[in-house]
Amino acid sequence: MNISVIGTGYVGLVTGTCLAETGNDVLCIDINEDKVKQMQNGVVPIYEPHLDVLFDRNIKANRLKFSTSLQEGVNHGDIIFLALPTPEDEDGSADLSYVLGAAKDIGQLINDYKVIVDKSTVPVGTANKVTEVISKETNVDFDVVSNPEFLREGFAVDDFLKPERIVIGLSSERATALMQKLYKPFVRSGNPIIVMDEKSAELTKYAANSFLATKITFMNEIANFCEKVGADVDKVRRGMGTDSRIGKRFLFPGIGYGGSCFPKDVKALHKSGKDNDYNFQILDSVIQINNKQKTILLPRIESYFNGDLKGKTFAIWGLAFKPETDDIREAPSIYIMEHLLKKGAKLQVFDPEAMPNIKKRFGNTLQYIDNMYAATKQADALIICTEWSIFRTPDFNKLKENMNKPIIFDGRNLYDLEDIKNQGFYYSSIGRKIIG
Ligand SMILES: NC(=O)C1=CN([C@@H]2O[C@H](COP(=O)(O)OP(=O)(O)OC[C@H]3O[C@@H](n4cnc5c(N)ncnc54)[C@H](O)[C@@H]3O)[C@@H](O)[C@H]2O)C=CC1
Ligand SMILES: O=C(O)[C@H]1O[C@H](OP(=O)(O)OP(=O)(O)OC[C@H]2O[C@@H](n3ccc(=O)[nH]c3=O)[C@H](O)[C@@H]2O)[C@H](O)[C@@H](O)[C@@H]1O
Repeated sequence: MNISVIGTGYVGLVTGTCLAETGNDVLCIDINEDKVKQMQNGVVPIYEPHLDVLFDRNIKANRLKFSTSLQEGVNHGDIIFLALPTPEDEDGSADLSYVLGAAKDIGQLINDYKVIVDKSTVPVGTANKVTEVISKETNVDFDVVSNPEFLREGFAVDDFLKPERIVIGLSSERATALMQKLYKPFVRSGNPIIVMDEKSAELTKYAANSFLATKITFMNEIANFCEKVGADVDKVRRGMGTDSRIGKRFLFPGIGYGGSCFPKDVKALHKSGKDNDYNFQILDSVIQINNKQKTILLPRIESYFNGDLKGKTFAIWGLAFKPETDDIREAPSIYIMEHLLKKGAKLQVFDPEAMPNIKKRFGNTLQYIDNMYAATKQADALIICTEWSIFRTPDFNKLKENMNKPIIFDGRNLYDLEDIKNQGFYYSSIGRKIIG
């Protein structure tokens, strides 16, 4: 099939590449000329594991192409995916200007039947809005489909190729047949394509993300309570997670959820509630607790250094909002670093992939070090913000040699308490007793 994807970010580029991988002829459109040039030159503009292999293969097979021209995109695709940003607006709602703007432009450009697919995360009722906007511009027949995406950054290719489910919201038989045909290769394992109405599909996405954010937040509260009563959250987590009704995943406490989606999606669902005369009390709490959790290490660090951080040197390991991505949107590291800089601290930072993005935001206020050990030289403490695998089994002797004092504030509970005690570190983590 001929497919167009409008917007080539984490979702659009993965969608386009994976759809090319199953034999479709895909044209990806982006407004960003530099990005399109990069892709036309065979360069993947984001860090996403395993994407490069598929990207190369499908470009070489002539199944994956790039352009800045929306007209070309509209001419090319029988199905046109909108994988555009839906960032948080000032009032917490999802900003639909990208999606509705593209819909209007598409309405002016179509001249035969198209299926327009909302892949972006959009509030209930958006498929109707997209339909209205396009209808104002054209008399040509078209259908709008809501097809939310559930991929995770860092695992995006695998999640797209082997989805646990595909959700499709639509009301047209013609579009249903096309969407079923497109996704058939991805559900060979027996995982379902769940077909429903547009509004239910739109809400499914927000419900899933908000539920996961709530699950994490609940564990963060349990962790905070563990510290008050001397329990160990790792043990509690294992004890709870083995109940299959609860499940082992997404129970890891830490310095809050970040990323381009959970924070904005929880707020957008909360705002949708308000707009529809419904008060999502649980989401109100989740938002507030998570805001606090992002900076939960700061009072501990300040108190350890008697409130005086001026001139202190901190090594920061992990800047991305989670491992295996270069994405720093709403990363807890940002909040921690901004505060420490304000207090006059010097920061030596390291991340395997996210340093260029952090540099765009922080400029020369940070010392960017391209080696995790070098970042700890003469540091008064090490602060861990992201659980990259390479941080899990460091050479503790090297750390002790490098650092002024062996002190670790760990926002991701990477180390075993007994091990770290034997190594002679002062160690403060989340929901466990302080060592040292
Ligand atoms: N990042 C993720 O893991 C996931 C994101 N989503 C949702 O998917 C949507 C897209 O998210 P991301 O891919 O992360 O966004 P992104 O910010 O990484 O990429 C968006 C792309 O759209 C391009 N763009 C903006 N305006 C355009 C226009 N008028 N025409 C053509 N291109 C345009 C930008 O240049 C950029 O390349 C959002 O609604 C997000 O909530 C859903 C599931 C997972
Ligand atoms: O809509 C989206 O954009 C995507 O949002 C999340 O994916 P992602 O943001 O890539 O990353 P996650 O692995 O879900 O992690 C999100 C945040 O929660 C935190 N987290 C996750 C799990 C956990 O147990 N504890 C925890 O603190 C992570 O550190 C990270 O900051 C969802 O998992 C995807 O299904 C969804 O498609």
